[in-house]
Amino acid sequence: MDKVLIRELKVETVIGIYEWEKQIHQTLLIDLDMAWDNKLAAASDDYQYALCYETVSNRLTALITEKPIELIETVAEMTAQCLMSEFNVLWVKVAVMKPGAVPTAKSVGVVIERGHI
Ligand SMILES: Nc1nc2c(c(=O)[nH]1)N=C([C@H](O)[C@@H](O)CO)CN2
Repeated sequence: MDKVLIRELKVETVIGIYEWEKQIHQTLLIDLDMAWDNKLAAASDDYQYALCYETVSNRLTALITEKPIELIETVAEMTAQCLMSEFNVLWVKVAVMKPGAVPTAKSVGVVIERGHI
C-alpha cells in the first residue's frame, strides 16, 4: 500500500483537561500515515495527482487550533475525519503525542487507525 507520510507536525494549541492548561499553549506532535496511490503522481510527475503534505499540514493546523480541546483523543479523531472527508484519504493512522505532559515521561500519546483500503 502506498502512503504519504507526515512526521512530527508541530501544532501549538490550547489542549488539556485542567484549568491551568486552558490558559496556555502546549505543543502537540502529530504523525500521519495516509494511504494514497502515488503511482499516478509519479508516472505523470504532476502535482494534481499528489496528496499534498503541505496543504494537509496547513489544514490540520488550522483545524486543531480553531478552539480549545481537552483530549488528545479528540485531536486524533478530528484529524482522521478531516483527512477522509476533505482529502479523500481512504485509510489513515494518526499518532498524537503531547511531549512533557507527564514530567517523568519524554512523551505520551495516542494512536488510531480509521478507514479501510
Ligand atoms: N488518555 C488521555 N489521558 C490524559 C489526557 C488526554 O488527553 N488523554 N490529558 C491529560 C491532561 O490534559 C494532561 O495532559 C496534563 O498533564 C491527562 N490524561
